[in-house]
Amino acid sequence: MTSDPLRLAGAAAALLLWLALCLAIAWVRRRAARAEKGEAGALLIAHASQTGFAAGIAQRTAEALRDAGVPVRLAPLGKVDAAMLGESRQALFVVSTTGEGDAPDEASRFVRGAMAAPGGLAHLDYALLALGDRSYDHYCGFGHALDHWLRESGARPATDLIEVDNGDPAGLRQWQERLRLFGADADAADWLPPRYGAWRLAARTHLNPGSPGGEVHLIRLDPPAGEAPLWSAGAIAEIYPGPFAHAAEGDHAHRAYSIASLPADGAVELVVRLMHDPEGRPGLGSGWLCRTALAGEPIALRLRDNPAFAAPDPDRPMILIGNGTGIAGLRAHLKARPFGSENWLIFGERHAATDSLFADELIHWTRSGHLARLDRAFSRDDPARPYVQHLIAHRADAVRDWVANGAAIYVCGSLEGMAAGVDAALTDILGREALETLTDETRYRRDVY
Ligand SMILES: Cc1cc2nc3c(=O)[nH]c(=O)nc-3n(C[C@H](O)[C@H](O)[C@H](O)COP(=O)(O)O)c2cc1C
Repeated sequence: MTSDPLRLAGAAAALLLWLALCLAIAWVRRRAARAEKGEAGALLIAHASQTGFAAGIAQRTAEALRDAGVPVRLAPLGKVDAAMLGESRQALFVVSTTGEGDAPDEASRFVRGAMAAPGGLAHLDYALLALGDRSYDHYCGFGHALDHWLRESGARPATDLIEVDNGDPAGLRQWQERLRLFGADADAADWLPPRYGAWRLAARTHLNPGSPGGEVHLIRLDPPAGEAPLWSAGAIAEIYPGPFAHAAEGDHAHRAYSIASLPADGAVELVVRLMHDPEGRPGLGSGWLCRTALAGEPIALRLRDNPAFAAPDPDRPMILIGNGTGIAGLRAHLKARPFGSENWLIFGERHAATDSLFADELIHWTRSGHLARLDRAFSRDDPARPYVQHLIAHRADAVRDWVANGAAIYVCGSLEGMAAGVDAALTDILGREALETLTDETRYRRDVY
């Protein structure tokens, strides 16, 4: 112990300063936490995402603002209601468009509720990021519809709506800059898309030889050397369709595929149908994976979570519905379902003889009880042209029973024909309101394309 009064005073001052600092930090944290609970008007960040991209950008937006000390509240648009909008002074909307100019499923409650009539939002300043793809007729259709409603409701745009075409980095940079209007740091680094890893084409298996339909291949990709990447059922692989060395420049051109395997399989497996353009040339993405890439070739791949197609509660029964390459996302879910879970697969293709994708696995799962029910519709084997929606209609009572027992319904495959037909069949069986409730409870989820 020192008896020097000067040193004692110095130590006391340092202690006081430290205490003051602790108190200040605690106060700032408490204020931010209180604001995030909505008590003191946190900045609202709402996302509407079908395949996970908008959700990811909303997450990054939230981090950029939190890093600058701005209290934020992040929520899917479907969880936003009039009260939440009423107590927010500022809001950011990150929304994609799906279907033909439609809102993502996770926004449907908001579209039916809040957006049914103009709201009183004169107190609200907002900015809106609309994600879309110019190759669709209704480019950023839902983003524009939401923007229109916000203006009609009296909300004030702090900046013009920003459109992002197919993940274009220039549009994202613009959005990132505009976040300064809401308190984000001016000198934050540009958001870069996640880097591609150099995966390896380990195997390519033709799954439907002899089929009159397009070739379907199982593409097995081994992780980059020394890495053991993790992903969950429902996740998506983004692939640059060309030599790995070119991937960094060609970021814009990636293709997205539902992953058909789990990390425990040791590889990403994709189910890819070889597509052709009107001149008969192989499609860019599918041609690369099914034809051009050589065995052992490095493949530029990055993983993306898709919260909108994440696994249901393991205790819930699950009805999985899909057609064609849509089996990919359903297979990952079936692999992830725990022992003893209740699962029902309804799958459609053309011919039983050539298009029974993963037949061995499905039979094995049926024998072991992992699949409590397996129903397959082979449309070209039967003059009645049965599709999955017809199977659903024929088994209406069982569908009702499963749903009454808490089942979640997952749909993966083509939007045209299948997803719309399934939606109509489920509406017939369960009623529109019940299906809307299932959507709101995330018990009806879709990964369709
Ligand atoms: C089945 C499907 C339908 C789509 N329809 C549209 C559309 O009508 N208009 C549009 O601008 N973009 C459309 N897109 C593109 C998406 O909006 C775009 O890929 C967006 O980045 C997806 O964001 P998300 O992952 O958050 O849903 C569609 C994409 C898919 C897969």
